[in-house]
Amino acid sequence: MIAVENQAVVSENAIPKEASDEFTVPESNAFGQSFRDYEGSVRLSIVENCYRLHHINQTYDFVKRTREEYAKLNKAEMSIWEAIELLDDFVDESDPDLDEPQIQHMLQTAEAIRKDYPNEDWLHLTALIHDVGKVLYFPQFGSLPQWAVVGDTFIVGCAYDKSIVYRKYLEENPDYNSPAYNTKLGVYSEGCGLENVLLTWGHDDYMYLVLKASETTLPPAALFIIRYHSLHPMHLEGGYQYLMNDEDRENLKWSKLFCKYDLYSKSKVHIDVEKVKPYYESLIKKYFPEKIRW
Ligand SMILES: O[C@H]1[C@H](O)[C@@H](O)[C@H](O)[C@@H](O)[C@H]1O
Ligand SMILES: [Fe+2]
Ligand SMILES: [Fe+2]
Repeated sequence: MIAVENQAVVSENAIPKEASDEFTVPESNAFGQSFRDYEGSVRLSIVENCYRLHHINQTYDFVKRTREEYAKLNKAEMSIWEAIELLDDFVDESDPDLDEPQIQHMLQTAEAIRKDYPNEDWLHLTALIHDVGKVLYFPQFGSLPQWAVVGDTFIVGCAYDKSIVYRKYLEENPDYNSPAYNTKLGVYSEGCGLENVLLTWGHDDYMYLVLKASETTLPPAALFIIRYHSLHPMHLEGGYQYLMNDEDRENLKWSKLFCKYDLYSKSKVHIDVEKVKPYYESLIKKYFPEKIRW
């Protein structure tokens, strides 16, 4: 067991096998289409435009500067639930599978994982908060454009993974032709650990920074899930192995497990927020101080 003082205890090797009614991936998404079909989605033009801007603008330099700015955590002081409620008003332009407010997506993910892993309450809370970083879009948090908030992530500062969606638009990113950034290892060294790489800037890494400074008692696996949950070249295609260390390989089991619920629980059927709120508020109370810095 990994036991850090005051920290939730997570079984070391074992992903708990308590799932009695294990979530099966539905055949089609909220629009009756295949999941993650970036060529055929009914949302194609919105999604493609979002990724075009994302890929052109997410340079190593942009990521570094923006991350440094947000690491100051001087935008707001509020509770987790207050931030979640803001997302009642946010639809993600990068998502080919859903056009519902993000509060619904977060609750759908949390309820699906809770059903299969009823005793891992830290996993329920991780699912609930995994996309809260999308508050970056709101004025109080700097009004970032959607291309700097949402979308699958990839690692910057080294060669672009071959499985990145809409990869052709990366040819217009200035880093594409930079010899410092376009080799296999780029600015990194073999096995340096994912903690030491820069990802495209967005809701994942922002929430990770917020969590790290928050004095949360969530386990390290929760922080790993949050930071890498959109790194699908790693989850779905086995990419970036050469940058991982042993700890990353351990944690990857958790983020792969999480990924299934995140990607495939999307539905038009809404969850009654008021009904589930008391449960999630009790988890927030257990794992977080009342107000945290954003
Ligand atoms: O469109 C989605 C969305 O922006 C998610 O929040 C992100 O985690 C996914 O990876 C991405 O595919
Ligand atoms: Fe996300
Ligand atoms: Fe999500």
